[in-house]
Amino acid sequence: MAAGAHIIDGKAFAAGLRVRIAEAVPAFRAATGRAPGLAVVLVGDDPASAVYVGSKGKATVAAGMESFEHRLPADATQEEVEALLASLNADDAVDGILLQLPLPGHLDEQRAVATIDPDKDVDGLTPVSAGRLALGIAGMVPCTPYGCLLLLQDRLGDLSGKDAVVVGRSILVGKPMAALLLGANCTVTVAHSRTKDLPALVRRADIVVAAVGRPEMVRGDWIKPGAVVIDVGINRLPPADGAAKGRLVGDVAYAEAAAVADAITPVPGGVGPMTIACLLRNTLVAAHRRAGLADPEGF
Ligand SMILES: Nc1nc2c(c(=O)[nH]1)N[C@@H](CN(C=O)c1ccc(C(=O)N[C@@H](CCC(=O)O)C(=O)O)cc1)CN2
Repeated sequence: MAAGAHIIDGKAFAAGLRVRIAEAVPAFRAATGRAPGLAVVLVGDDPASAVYVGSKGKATVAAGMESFEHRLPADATQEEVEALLASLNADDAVDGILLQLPLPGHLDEQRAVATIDPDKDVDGLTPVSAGRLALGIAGMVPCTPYGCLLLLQDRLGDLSGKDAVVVGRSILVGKPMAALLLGANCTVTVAHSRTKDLPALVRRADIVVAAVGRPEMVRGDWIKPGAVVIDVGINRLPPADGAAKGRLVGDVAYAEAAAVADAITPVPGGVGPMTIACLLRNTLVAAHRRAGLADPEGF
């Protein structure tokens, strides 16, 4: 790796954000007599999802907020999932609702997510939240892309006029990331599996956000010298040499890209930890809005 490339420490940034969120909770408690509440719903027994849900619960409690965890079996029906979400919509102690994804294959994710009250949609995934983001109206912003934006602004300051390429067009990351970068006055291109000459396109970018879910797909010679590279991918490689687990890698060939980039997020320890910190941030914001208070400052 070239000396020069700055490694963006998402873990440290997220830890700092979580401290500031925890410091803001007592003022909310004093104003309302209660703590902000986050409900997380897990359907089925996907091991990675169970770990993420456990981490979210612990982080919520550590921030001084109320955590409500709901688990439904893998064979839960669409109606059961939607009935649980509707009951959380009606629960005044709940400011934020997150439905952990992916859902088991027989369930319709988009229909289930659309059941969530947009004012409690701390994952920013309902059609109303997506519409507000597209229109530039205050609302809830999906956690991972918001975390990427914070890391980019921390590194680059004003993003105005930067050429940004987002590789991937998922509802969870690619599409909202593009909307956020556009909102920050970048010139944004969204690339996907049908994009022609992807390496040439990425080579033009000042900012590259890789969110395709394909291990090390973005190569070092695709990166413009001095670009900032945000790697959203979290891919586990097959175990090597009798190891129990394979290595985690991103969607970017890290060592190659770090040799030319101005700055790059590592995997792990880059974007991943920002997801949970931004979920807490969104819960704090949702709680303030639901209580009729001004948005907390500095988030
Ligand atoms: N409803 C949602 N579902 C999912 C989301 C989401 O934002 N909303 N995102 C992902 C999973 N996710 C949170 O849910 C998540 C993924 C990764 C991390 C993280 O901190 N990763 C670490 C590495 C962890 C490891 O060692 O395996 C890192 O990158 O450093 C946090 C949260 C899908 N589902």
